Amino acid sequence: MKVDGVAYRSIWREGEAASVVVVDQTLLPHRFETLRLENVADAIDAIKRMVVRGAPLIGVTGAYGLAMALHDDPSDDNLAAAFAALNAARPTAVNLRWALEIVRDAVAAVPPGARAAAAFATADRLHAEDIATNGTMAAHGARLIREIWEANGRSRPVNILTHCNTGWIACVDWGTALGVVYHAHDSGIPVHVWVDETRPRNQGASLTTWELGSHGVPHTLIADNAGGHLMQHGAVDICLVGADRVTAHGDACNKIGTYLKALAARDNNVPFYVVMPSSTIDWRIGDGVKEIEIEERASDEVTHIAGVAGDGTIVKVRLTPKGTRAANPAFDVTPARLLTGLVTERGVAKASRDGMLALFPERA
Ligand SMILES: CSC[C@@H](O)[C@@H](O)C(=O)COP(=O)(O)O
Repeated sequence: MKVDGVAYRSIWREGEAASVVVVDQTLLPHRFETLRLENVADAIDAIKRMVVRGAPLIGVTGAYGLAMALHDDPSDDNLAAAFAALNAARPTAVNLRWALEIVRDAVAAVPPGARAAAAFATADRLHAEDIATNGTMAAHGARLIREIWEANGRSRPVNILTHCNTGWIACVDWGTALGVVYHAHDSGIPVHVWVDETRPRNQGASLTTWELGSHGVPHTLIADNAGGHLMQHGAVDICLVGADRVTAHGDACNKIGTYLKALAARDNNVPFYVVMPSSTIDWRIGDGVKEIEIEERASDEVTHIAGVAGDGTIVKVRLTPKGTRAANPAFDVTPARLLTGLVTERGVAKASRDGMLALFPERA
């Protein structure tokens, strides 16, 4: 996607370099800067500090991180150590493990001297596939938006509510739920997006507004607690969110607060879709509430808030009395029964084991 007229991806490799460049998301929307990740330690740090974030992007960054580790030391021991360290950087998005396993499997039988090249080639493939997958998924999801527009006699924009940031900077390009929005908007369907601020880190307020504004998509920022009220008053036609892990039964783990939106949507008969590539499906588990590890992040993400001061510097200020204890579970699980469907690169599935297997029969 474009930033000030220049086409960017959230992560890229320059030629055959043994490093990658990423957009530093900790500075957005106040400053657009890129950062070079030179080795596996840089990749781990970028994932942990959320310089890069969003399930698909974490996966691709992990893949390049493993390639950089093998560039420095291609031994079996280092492969295992780097895999474990990268995999532990953030525990909830399964795309990380998915991508690491693909790179590990691709190099396992390769002699040490050729491992780095094989790993980078595999990471490059995952990078390219992410872009293609998101484009296909967006087209499937945009059909849902078109149906609503047609059902309303094309009389008004389709109002979409979204949570967190699921756009091109959360993936390599396009995005998941926001990819659907871009596709609908670019194909001439009038849309308006209600953007949840997404406390505590405010990915909606900082990142989604920045993305939508840059692309010219009409949107309005709302406090996280406003969604239920808007749904009660008919101001939301559809909810579109992403996911960090979807179980084989269709439970969806996503940014904290997603579950409450799904409850409100159900109470108000608003369709609620999760948009995610198949790399986000964890086929090994069924019950998301019981089985998905929810990342607990630092409490100062809740007690403090970051913003830009009058002089342009990015500052972090405390909201609470000194010493206030805060809990910070970063994700929650929305049970499959609350989801209208799952939008994937193979089409729209019912959020159930049978529904998912109908699209992915090879998993039966
Ligand atoms: C890319 S869309 C799916 C999710 O990764 C997204 O909704 C989300 O929860 C991101 O969380 P984050 O903690 O910002 O990495």
